[in-house]
Amino acid sequence: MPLSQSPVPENGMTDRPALVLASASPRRLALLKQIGIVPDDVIGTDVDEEPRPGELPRALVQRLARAKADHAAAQRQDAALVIGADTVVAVGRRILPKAEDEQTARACLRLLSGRNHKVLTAVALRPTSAWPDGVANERLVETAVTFHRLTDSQIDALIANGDWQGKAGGYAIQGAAAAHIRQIGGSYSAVVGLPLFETAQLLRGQPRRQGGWIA
Ligand SMILES: Cc1cn([C@H]2C[C@H](O)[C@@H](COP(=O)(O)OP(=O)(O)OP(=O)(O)O)O2)c(=O)[nH]c1=O
Repeated sequence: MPLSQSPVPENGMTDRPALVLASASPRRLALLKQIGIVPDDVIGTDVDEEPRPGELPRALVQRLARAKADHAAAQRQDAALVIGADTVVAVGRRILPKAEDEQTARACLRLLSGRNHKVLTAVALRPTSAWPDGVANERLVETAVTFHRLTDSQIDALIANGDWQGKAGGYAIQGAAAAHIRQIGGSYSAVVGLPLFETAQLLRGQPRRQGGWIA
């Protein structure tokens, strides 16, 4: 057997729990792939993302990341580790919506123009009940983003290209909006939807079987 190959038990299964991404976001899947992680399964969740009355951005994003992970974990009977994440854009205590129409996206861009804002991304790991050794853990990553002042025609162009669709705060840093972002302080991957360093740290903190998910 080559040295690099892990021994496979007689039943042909490795004893590494399944890794499940609780997200319908193609970006989170692509981000995991960027660091060499391909989940065994992807489960989209239908969690109500509406903030509760008076709920602050940090509390909301953590609650939603946990809810997505818990929701997917409840659907698995096998030993698995579930990753849930959520991203929220906030100006002070104000939580911006996830843009689902042009009007909302335009209002977000007007508000963000010439200002600093925060992008909060929470990632929550939840083992299923069939994997009692797994560790439930989570991280919250805060990134400061500064837009320069946007002209009306710049806003029009950002609306026309459609990058805003389904994005927190109505923009995508990985899209044309990057031409208007003066500075970020924090984690670029967290703004796109999953903080890769912190996610890798959480995976490294799991009990290691068959070498774990990441070096
Ligand atoms: C600010 C910003 C957000 N986003 C994305 C990240 C998230 O996918 C999305 C915010 O919505 P989320 O509710 O966090 O995620 P989602 O609806 O895309 O997927 P799921 O709930 O199934 O996991 O906005 C970008 O892609 N680029 C950006 O610059």
